[in-house]
Amino acid sequence: MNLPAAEALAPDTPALAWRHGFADLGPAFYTELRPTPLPDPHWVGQSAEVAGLLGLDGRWMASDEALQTFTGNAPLAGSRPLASVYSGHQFGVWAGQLGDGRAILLGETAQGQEIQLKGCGRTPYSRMGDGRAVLRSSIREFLCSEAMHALGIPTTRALCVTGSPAPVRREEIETAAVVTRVAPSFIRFGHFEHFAAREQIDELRALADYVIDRYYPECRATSAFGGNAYAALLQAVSERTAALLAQWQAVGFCHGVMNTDNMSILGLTIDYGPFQFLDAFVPGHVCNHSDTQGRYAYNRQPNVAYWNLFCLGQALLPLIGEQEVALAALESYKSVFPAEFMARMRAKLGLRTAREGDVALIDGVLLLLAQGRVDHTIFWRRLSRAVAGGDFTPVRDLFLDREGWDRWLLSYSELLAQEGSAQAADLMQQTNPRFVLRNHLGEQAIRAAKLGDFSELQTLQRLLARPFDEHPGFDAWADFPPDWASSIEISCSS
Ligand SMILES: Nc1ncnc2c1ncn2[C@@H]1O[C@H](COP(=O)(O)OP(=O)(O)OP(=O)(O)O)[C@@H](O)[C@H]1O
Ligand SMILES: [Mg+2]
Repeated sequence: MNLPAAEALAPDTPALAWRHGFADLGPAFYTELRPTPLPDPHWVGQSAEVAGLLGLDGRWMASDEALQTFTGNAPLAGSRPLASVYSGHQFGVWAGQLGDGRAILLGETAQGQEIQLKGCGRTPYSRMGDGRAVLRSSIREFLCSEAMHALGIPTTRALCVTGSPAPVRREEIETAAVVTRVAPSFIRFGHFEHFAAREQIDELRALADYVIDRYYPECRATSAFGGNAYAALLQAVSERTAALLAQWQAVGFCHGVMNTDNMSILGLTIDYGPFQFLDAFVPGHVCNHSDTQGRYAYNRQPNVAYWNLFCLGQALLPLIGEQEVALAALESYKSVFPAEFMARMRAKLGLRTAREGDVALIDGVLLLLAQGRVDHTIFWRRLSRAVAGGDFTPVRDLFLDREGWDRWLLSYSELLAQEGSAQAADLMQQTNPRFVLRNHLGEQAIRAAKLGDFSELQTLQRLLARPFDEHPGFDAWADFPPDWASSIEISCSS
């Protein structure tokens, strides 16, 4: 039998069609450079869905060429790698110039998706850093990006993670990894702050015009703010950010490092570092071990986002002109965030109709959860099941203040009767996830992956891709965190 030549079996190198919108802004915005290779790469994880989004063939994604490409060891044909410059406020303090210190943008596909490698070596913006990311943090970023997408929360996506035995020094010696991220744009508030701080007004305007024309074209046509497109941009970003924060708060997501350089101009969740999904509902919870002041505590996130938008407003001021106009553009955050938050919380309760007593009802249940340090995800899921089946005992069991719970349930039951429990339960099952990426679940996948076993990572990936499904047989992944979970320390070290 004649076997085909090996070349005939080799999958084709993808002929991605590129456009280079960001690169076309010109060299003031970035430095062109190549990723620094890593030795002996291996696959850690891949998202078939993101590969499909990019039009990358599954066979090619299994090839050594793809492995080398997404480790930064081989160029992707037609790409134009670059690291962008930005600045920002970190922990409330102006940090000056930052930039992609370990991320390199390969370019933008014709469908409008930028592809970026994170952890692929030093750039002119690395400062004291080594340009690398460790396996641990890369797995967390990969899993969480895709988990957030499946939850319906705007986010950067992740195509894959590759690992290498190359040592990387953090608190201890770890190994290197590269995450391939995908998003329509990786532009941050900090990009605008950079050019504003340097009084490079032409570049500031070019950047704002680019963002408006590409991502917010409706801002050109607006009659609001006397037709001021830059004010309209600020308002649109404020509203998207408000909607994003409402989703974070409703699902119990703590970002951990809400610096202005980690705020996406598209209102996406970006930079999965010391993030955490709440276990117990502790409003003041601080997930980042390095955040000693608690600046980015869970319950402070909505205010921090507004503070960050204020920084963006200040950066856009030379384009907007009048300070009052910039302040007016920021105003809608104050109404959009509560409205979006209420809408999300109503959906968590299965209520489709807004009513006057909603705020008291929602505040009431959140207070009970906080007083009892009740597990956030389990509470909402048990409540969904109770509404579907009529037995509220498993929910009641979560509380110490049973009388308080009974009182609250009484007023909630009246609304349920009005809306119809079956209909409410349907909405709740699609709103309250059974599976979120809790710290200890990520940790288990990381520990196994460090030993070369990626099965736990794949299991998690599968569960988190459909977080609202029951997944019979996987109860342990939806259970309370084990005692050791509280000893996991997640810091900025990544
Ligand atoms: N190991 C590193 N080497 C070089 N630069 C780094 C390193 N870690 C962080 N930086 C840079 O420090 C700044 C702040 O880091 P931060 O942790 O917010 O971002 P990040 O996790 O590297 O990346 P991103 O925001 O792109 O997800 C950024 O400019 C980042 O590129
Ligand atoms: Mg960052």
